[in-house]
Amino acid sequence: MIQVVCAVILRDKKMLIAQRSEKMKLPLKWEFPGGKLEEGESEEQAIVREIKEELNIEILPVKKISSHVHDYGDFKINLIAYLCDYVAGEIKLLEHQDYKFVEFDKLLDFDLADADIPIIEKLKILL
Ligand SMILES: Nc1nc2c([nH]c(=O)n2[C@H]2C[C@H](O)[C@@H](COP(=O)(O)OP(=O)(O)OP(=O)(O)O)O2)c(=O)[nH]1
Repeated sequence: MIQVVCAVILRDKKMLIAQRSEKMKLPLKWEFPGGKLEEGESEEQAIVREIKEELNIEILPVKKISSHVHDYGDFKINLIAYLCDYVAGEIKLLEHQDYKFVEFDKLLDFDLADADIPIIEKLKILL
């Protein structure tokens, strides 16, 4: 099972979602950006590293939202989500093909990765 951390990055009450490129797994799906946890890293360290690598920005993890297993059939992930503040930097798309800041009520209008749906359920309670 792959351990994946992802960030729900808040700015002006909107949340950042990013669209996976055609070359990535789950092509063109929207997601909360992040990636695989590496050995020896804390979840917070991994999320800060991944967001710098993928979007060129600094974030601050504020609160763990959820952790749950999702089975895509050919692979299985444990998706760990953190609510994060946007700290600094200008967004550059280094891996994804697009991004948007979206109000909570609009998140489900996007074709999100299946594993991300439970995160939105949890967010509803937190926000
Ligand atoms: N980052 C991220 N991955 C997600 C989400 N939902 C979801 O199902 N996934 C899946 C897609 C990928 O199969 C896996 C994460 O892999 P990744 O490709 O983003 O991670 P990575 O950058 O560390 O991977 P790699 O290309 O270096 O191998 O988890 C999500 O919200 N964020």
